[in-house]
Amino acid sequence: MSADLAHIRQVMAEADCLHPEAEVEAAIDALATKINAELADRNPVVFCVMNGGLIFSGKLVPKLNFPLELSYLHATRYRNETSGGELFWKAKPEISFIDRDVLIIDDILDEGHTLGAIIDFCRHAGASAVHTAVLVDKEHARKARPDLKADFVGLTCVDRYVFGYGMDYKGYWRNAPGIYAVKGL
Ligand SMILES: O=P(O)(O)OC[C@H]1O[C@H](OP(=O)(O)OP(=O)(O)O)[C@H](O)[C@@H]1O
Ligand code: HPA
Repeated sequence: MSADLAHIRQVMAEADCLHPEAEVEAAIDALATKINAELADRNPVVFCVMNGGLIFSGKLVPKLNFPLELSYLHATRYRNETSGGELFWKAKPEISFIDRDVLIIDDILDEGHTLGAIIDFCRHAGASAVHTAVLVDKEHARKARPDLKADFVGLTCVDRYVFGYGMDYKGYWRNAPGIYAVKGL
C-alpha cells in the first residue's frame, strides 16, 4: 500500500526535535574518538545493520582511523511499523569473521531484541569479540536483556517513537537531519 504523504509530512511538521543535527554530529565525533582509542589494534570487521544503521555508519566509519573491513547485515523486526515483531534476517553477513573482532553499528537500541540476536549470531559464528555501537539508546524498562548494553552509545532518548539519522517513521524520514519524536507516540 502506498504511504499517505500528507500524513508523512504532517508527522515531520509536528515532531519534537530531541537532538538537533549539531548535537548528533558532536555525539558521533565523540564516539569515533572512543572507538579509535579502543579498537585501533583489533583489525575488526565492521557491520552496518541495514537499514537503520546506514546514516550513522556512513558518518561514523570515515572518522575511524585504523584498518578495518566494512560490510553489512540486515535483520529487521519492525518492518516499517512502530512496534516490533519477530526478528527476520534479510541478509546474513557474507564476509567471514571467524576469530576476528566484530563491530556492529546500528541506529537504535530499543527493546534490544535485534542487537541481542545479532550479537548471538556473531558469537556462534566464531567472532573472537563482538563490539556494538548505537547512535541512540532508548531509556525504558522493557529491555529484552536488561544486562545488554551497547559498548559505544552516542545519545540517549526518552521512551517515544523516534526518527531521523537513519531511523524511520513508516519507512520515511530516515533522512531527517536530527533525532525527532513523533507527536503522540
Ligand atoms: O532494539 P529493538 O527493539 O530490537 O529495535 C531496534 C532495531 O529496530 C530497527 O530496525 P527495523 O526492524 O525497524 O529495521 P530497519 O532498520 O530496516 O528499519 C532499528 O534499526 C534497530 O535495528
Ligand atoms: O523509536 C524507534 N524509531 C525508529 N525505529 C525504531 N526501531 C526500534 N525503535 C525505533
